[in-house]
Amino acid sequence: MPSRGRFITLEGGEGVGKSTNLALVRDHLESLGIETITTREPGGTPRAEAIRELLLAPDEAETLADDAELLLVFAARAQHLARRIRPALERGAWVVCDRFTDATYAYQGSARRGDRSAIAMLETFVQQGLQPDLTLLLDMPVDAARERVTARGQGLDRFERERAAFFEAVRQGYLERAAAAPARIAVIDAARSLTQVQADICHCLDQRVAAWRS
Ligand SMILES: Nc1ncnc2c1ncn2[C@@H]1O[C@H](COP(=O)(O)OP(=O)(O)O)[C@@H](O)[C@H]1O
Ligand SMILES: Cc1cn([C@H]2C[C@H](O)[C@@H](COP(=O)(O)OP(=O)(O)O)O2)c(=O)[nH]c1=O
Repeated sequence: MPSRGRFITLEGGEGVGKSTNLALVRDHLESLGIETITTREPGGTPRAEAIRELLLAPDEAETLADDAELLLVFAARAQHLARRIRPALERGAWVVCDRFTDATYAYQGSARRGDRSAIAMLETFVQQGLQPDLTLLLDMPVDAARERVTARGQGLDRFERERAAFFEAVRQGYLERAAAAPARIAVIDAARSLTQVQADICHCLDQRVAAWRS
């Protein structure tokens, strides 16, 4: 029976560099001899990706109710945990996920002003105690991250169409999560060059891997 794999998440607002650094984290872990898979939320399995489409489609004829948004996020997560994340962890692989439940607290909690006790209840029900072992929170000022999203040049999804105050609330929500869980959440200054950001991420990973192996 292999020992359970580790669960690492990448968090932060739009444009901070999560997708860019996901492959780096995987490659770095693989270079240490660790079998690693990458995935993302909302999504990560075909059915969970279908729920992602519902969440990201811009509001046109019908706006998405906040409670429905929260439940869809957790429905996608339940499927992702059952069919992809838990099976990988159980066979001993490490899982690196672009966003997880800290995003729900930041977006549906802080930015949408949702009921935190409802989020906590769903978290307990869906995760059954499973939490990330390490979260890399990529943090940078909202305006600069927004410029990166614009430069990326894709169409804007339902969240990316929100106003600056929404993204500011997301950022503060994440920083509050980090302050409350400093042992799990490492805050990385994502405003710097990619080389500097990646050096920090690798350093952080090396420290954690050494601690987990000792
Ligand atoms: N440290 C960095 N400095 C400058 N540009 C960056 C940096 N990190 C990522 N980018 C660029 O910013 C854009 C957004 O990055 P991305 O990884 O898609 O962010 P996210 O997944 O967090 O939304 C991409 O075009 C990416 O190439
Ligand atoms: C995981 C998760 C994502 N989201 C939102 C945040 C993102 O705007 C959106 C899609 O995530 P993502 O594709 O990671 O956005 P980006 O690459 O632009 O940073 O889903 C939530 O609102 N709650 C959640 O729990």
